[in-house]
Parts: sequence; structure tokens; C-alpha cells
Amino acid sequence: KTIILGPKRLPYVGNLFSVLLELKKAKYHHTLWKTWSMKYGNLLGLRLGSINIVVVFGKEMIKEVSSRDAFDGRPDGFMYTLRSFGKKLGIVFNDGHSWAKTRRIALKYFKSFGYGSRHMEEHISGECKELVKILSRTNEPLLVNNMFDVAIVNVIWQLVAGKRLLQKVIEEHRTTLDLDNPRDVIDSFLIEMHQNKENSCKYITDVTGEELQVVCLDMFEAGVETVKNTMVFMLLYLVREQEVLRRLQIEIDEVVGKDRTPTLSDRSKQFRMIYTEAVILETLRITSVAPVGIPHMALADTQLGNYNIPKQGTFILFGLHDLHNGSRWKNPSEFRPERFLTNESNLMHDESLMPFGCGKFFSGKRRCIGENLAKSELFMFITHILQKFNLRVPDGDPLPTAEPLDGLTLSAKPFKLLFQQRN
Ligand code: HEM
Repeated sequence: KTIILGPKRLPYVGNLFSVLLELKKAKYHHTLWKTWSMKYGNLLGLRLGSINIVVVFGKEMIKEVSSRDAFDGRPDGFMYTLRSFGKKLGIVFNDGHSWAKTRRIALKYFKSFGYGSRHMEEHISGECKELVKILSRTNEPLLVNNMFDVAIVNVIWQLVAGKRLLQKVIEEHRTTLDLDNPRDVIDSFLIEMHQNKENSCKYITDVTGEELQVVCLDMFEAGVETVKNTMVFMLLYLVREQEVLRRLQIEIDEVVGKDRTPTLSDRSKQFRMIYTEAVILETLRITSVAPVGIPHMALADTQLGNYNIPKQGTFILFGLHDLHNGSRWKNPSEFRPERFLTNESNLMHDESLMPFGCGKFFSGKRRCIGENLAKSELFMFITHILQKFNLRVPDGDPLPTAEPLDGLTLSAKPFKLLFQQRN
């Protein structure tokens, strides 16, 4: 079989009109795909103009696609290469040999930038302290939707470049490079380039300046909106669920206390801020800010279920929002961190939660490389804020709605909060 079941297609436009029409009712792309999948099955076939799309539903099917090399491709074409000198470069919208190379070099640095590493601690902690300072200065309600922008962009800047301005920064890095001590992602790439010149080993291939620039762009595009939207939603759910908020504050008070600033080592085995961890997982589940992941593409003609998927030309999306909010979960629309706790109050990992994609962490697959960083940022922001402040909706304002705004990533509708100093 070649055509995966889906709504009837018209010549040339495919399902374009029915998508536009039905979207008004469904409100969100991901809910429309889900509605159709209930009729057509866990592989939903669509055609939008000349683009074929397959939306994959269910844990097992998503796992299968994520684990097969044949589906490791990313979309090609003008819109995607516009951002990368007209070529397939970088990590996120790249594939094949060049992707494997850039991902490997970036991961090498990310591994040393892991939980509790001095670099990660310093960068995130500095931003959290600034944020607390700003919040302490005002008694006015603050628009929450933009409040993490600067902090999160700065964390990525530090990760990528140590500071601002890209081209100039790359040159500065070249002149101050220490081959044994990479300070950030740019250094790691420059060291790789240096070694390639010295070493004619056939496994190491050259990394170009263009590639390095697109990798930096990837970090911003993949690592800012996602963390920011998740963090804003976390505050939104906490102001709606004051019981959860209080339990979080009790854990912070017990483990960190009122005066010492929270550190990443408070997440470690010794201290185990399990409830905070469960709140982070529950936020990632219920919000699923990347509702259909990032499109994959077949790199060779291949089979999926009973169907043939042609090489290139077919976008493959994952029904992640549905996986996280479907009937597999008890009362999925309730924000209940306890679902990730065992009776003995240990953390319970659930295989059906895959907000960062699927596959072994740090293995060659396409899973998000920023998972550690994102979770560390979420942990540090929430502990710093709740250690010092209670959250309240300004008098006269309704509770903020959990209904998201649609987009490539889901975001919260604008809302204001009062950050009241705790006694
Ligand atoms: C809450 C925060 C985040 C979420 C929910 C998230 C989610 C995802 C998802 C679903 C994918 C696609 C996986 C796939 O194609 O199978 C992805 C890929 C990626 N993410 Fe994240 N991400 C987050 C934060 C970050 C951060 C902080 C960074 C880095 C600074 C980052 C960098 C990347 C990169 C480079 C890729 C592409 C990997 C590849 O194509 O090989 N992400 N992310």
C-alpha cells in the first residue's frame, strides 16, 4: 500500500481546504490531527499542497519511527535552507553525514556541560539571581509571558559563545583558543577544526565556518522558545493550583532553606527534591510545548506498518501532545505532579512521557540534545522564584487560562502575576 488513510484529497491542493475549514472548530493543529486519527488510525496521511505528511500516534509507533535510521531525515527545501546559506547545515534541519558530525561535536560539549557542572551552574544561577532582584524591586503585577526572555537567551549565549555578537565572537574565540580547555560550543568546534587540519584521519572531516554559525542558530531556535514557554506555563499552573505551589515551597524550605540560594546539586541524589522534579515532569507532560515534535523524513524508501514511505517528500510528525494528554493518563487535563510519584514518594518515570523526543539519550538518534540544560533551567528558575515569592493573580483579573496559543511551539495567552515577597 502506498497511500496512508486520511481525509479525502482534492487535486493539487490535497487537504488544504479541509484543514483550513476544520481548524476553526478544532482550534489547534494537533487536536485536528488527533480528531482525524480517531477516524483513520494511528498513522494519519495528509497532503497539504505538494507536501505529504504522516502523523504518527501512540507510544509504540512513535518509538518505532524514532528508532529506525531510515527515518532520521529532516525536511528539505527553500523554507528550511533559507536560514542556512541555502544548504542543509547545522543540527536541527540537517541530516546524513554532516548532521552526524555537527551533533557529535555539540554533544561532546553538552556532556561536559551536564548536571551540576560548574559552567552550567554559574550561567543559570547568575540569571536567576538577576531575575529575583528585578522581581524584588516591584510591587506591580508583571506580564509573565516575557519575563524569562532575557535570562533564557543569556543562558544560551553563554553556552554557545560565552557572550554576545556571533561573527566577532567567533574571531575572538580563535585568538584566545586553548586547545585543552573548551569554554563553550564555539571553542569545541574550533578545536575540532584545528585537529582536522593537523590530523589526516579519514573519520574526521572538516567543519566549516558556515556550519558553526548554523549550529549556533540552531541552539537559539531550539533552546529559547521551548524553555520559555514551558516555564511560563509552569507559573500559570502553579498560580491555579496553590496547593501544589505550597508543597513545592515546603520542599524548597526543607532542602534549601530561606537564605541559601538553590543550586543544581539540590537536585542530586543526596538531596532529592523529588516533588520539584515531579512538578517539572507534569509541566512538560500537560503543556507539551512541541506538540508534534520536529518533522522527520525518510532517508530511503521504507515501510511503516503496512505502508510504503517514499524517500524524501514525506514529513513525519509525532502526536506527542496526544500521547501526553490522552486516555493513557488518569484525568489528563488535571495538573497533578503526584502522578509521577510512587506511594513511597519516589520519582516514577513513565515511558509514555517523551517531551524531548524518543531514543536513547546522547545516542546517535534525533532526541533533543538540550534536555539536561532545559530541566536544569526549569529547576533553577522555579526554586529561585518560589523560595522568595508567593504568586497571586492581580485583584480583578481572572485565573489565567491553560488554553494555549497555537504555533510551532505552544505558548500561554498573556497574563499578569503579582510576585509577593514571602515573610
Ligand atoms: C522544554 C524544553 C525543550 C523541549 C520540550 C524540546 C523538545 C525537542 C524535541 C521534541 C525535539 C525533536 C526530537 C526529534 O526530532 O525526534 C528536539 C530537538 C532538538 N533540541 Fe530540544 N527541546 C527543549 C529544549 C532544548 C534546549 C535548551 C536546546 C539547546 C540549547 C535544545 C536543542 C535541540 C536540538 C539541537 C535539537 C535537534 C536534534 C537533532 O535534530 O539531532 N532543545 N527538542
